[in-house]
Amino acid sequence: MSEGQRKDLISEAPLGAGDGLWQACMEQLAQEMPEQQFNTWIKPLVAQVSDDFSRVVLFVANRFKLDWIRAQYAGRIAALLERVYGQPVQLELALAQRDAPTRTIVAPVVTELEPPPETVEVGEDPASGVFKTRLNSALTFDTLVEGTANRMARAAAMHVSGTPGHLYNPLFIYGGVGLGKTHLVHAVGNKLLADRPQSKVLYIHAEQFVSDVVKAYQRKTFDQFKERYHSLDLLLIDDVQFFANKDRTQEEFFNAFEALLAKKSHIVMTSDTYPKGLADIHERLISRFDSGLTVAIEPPELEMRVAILINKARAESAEMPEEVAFFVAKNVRSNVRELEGALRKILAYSRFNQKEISIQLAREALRDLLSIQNRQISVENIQKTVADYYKIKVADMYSKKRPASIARPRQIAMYLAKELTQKSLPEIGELFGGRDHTTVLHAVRKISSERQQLTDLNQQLHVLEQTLKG
Ligand SMILES: Nc1ncnc2c1ncn2[C@@H]1O[C@H](COP(=O)(O)OP(=O)(O)OP(=O)(O)O)[C@@H](O)[C@H]1O
Repeated sequence: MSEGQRKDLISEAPLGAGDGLWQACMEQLAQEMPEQQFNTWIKPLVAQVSDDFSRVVLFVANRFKLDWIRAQYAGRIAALLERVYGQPVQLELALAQRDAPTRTIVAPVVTELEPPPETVEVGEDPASGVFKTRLNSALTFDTLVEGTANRMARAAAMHVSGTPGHLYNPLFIYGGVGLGKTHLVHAVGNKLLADRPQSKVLYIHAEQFVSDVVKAYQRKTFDQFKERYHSLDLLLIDDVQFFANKDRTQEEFFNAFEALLAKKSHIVMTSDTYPKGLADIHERLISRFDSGLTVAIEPPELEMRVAILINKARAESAEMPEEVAFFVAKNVRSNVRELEGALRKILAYSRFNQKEISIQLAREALRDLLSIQNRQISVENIQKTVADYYKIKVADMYSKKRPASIARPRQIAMYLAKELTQKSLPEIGELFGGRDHTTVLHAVRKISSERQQLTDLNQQLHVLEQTLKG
């Protein structure tokens, strides 16, 4: 935020202006964090900002969440508040109780990352004995806009949710990032549960499955593990490309797969590529993945992007005029997640400045994004800038050398190439000395996840991004 905007915030909107400060932070965090993390941890926070903006209290639903947010996000939020406001801001976390909230002063310490308890237990909730589905009830067929890009996948998913265990088993959905695969599998689970509440449905990310296998192995609890997974009516498993090179996991998944199919339970899987394109996964699994129905989700076409924007704005109780939606949809083409990011920026900008949504406002709100497109940052430019910054040779960007002092800047350059250009993963791989797209994908995921945890890296990436954007 510019100095001018900060002053506007303070002078023009004394009542509730603190909302603007928090809103601006949220918007920034939404851009920087994986969406699921943002939705789980940041979005539900309620902020109370003191009149002079020197203190911000964030109210958190329970003690567990409070501890987790303090450990993982508080330092980052405090730094961001300070950056947005331009002066130090004291951040406090408090339990959201109606009477006398328990307040704790936040020490901005980032501790070693361990999975929050919420994502550790699978299946049964030990406290209540209730079966946990891990479904996000907001991700339904109703909220999933249909278009040419997802018509077939959506129809197949609908069919499965209506009559599971019959046709299209397993259903294998693949496509690029942010195209709605996760949304679609949750929709299948939610619909089945709405129709047949007794069904045992589980949504799980492949990485979580891996960690469940590891835990069962360490604790010698394979019987329980099997009992849980093999008793499901519907298993929804996201991003199975993460099984690559995990032999033990692949074996256990194979067993679960066979057991579930034998009892006519349904399996729906997602991946970033079609089964035969999966690297380092056993052939017998790949052939099984492909034995039901395999469908792709493509990037959304213009009309679909427009519809998504209008729908999502409405869900946020905002009206986005069609001409504005067209303007945004024409400029943000890659995937739905980016479309959502653009929408969030526009809504925040409109609320923050108390202005109606118009093309002019969208242009201002998306200034950075549009200027990136106009300036057409090239992969070559990224490679040169990153090589200069880390003091390595540009040629090392294409070389096969592997020492960390070279491999890491190369991964950072790949990440920036994905973030700042419209190039596809294979195209980027080609420009980095003919590397495979999975190598690029690995680099992008690695850097993007480490960026959430390592302040230094985040800082370096900011500098590089600013340099490249000019
Ligand atoms: N057709 C659609 N209609 C409405 N919202 C959509 C649609 N497609 C995707 N979205 C939304 O876009 C966001 C990204 O989608 P989702 O997380 O399902 O993508 P994904 O394909 O699983 O991506 P990744 O591989 O990165 O996990 C979600 O908020 C989702 O609700």
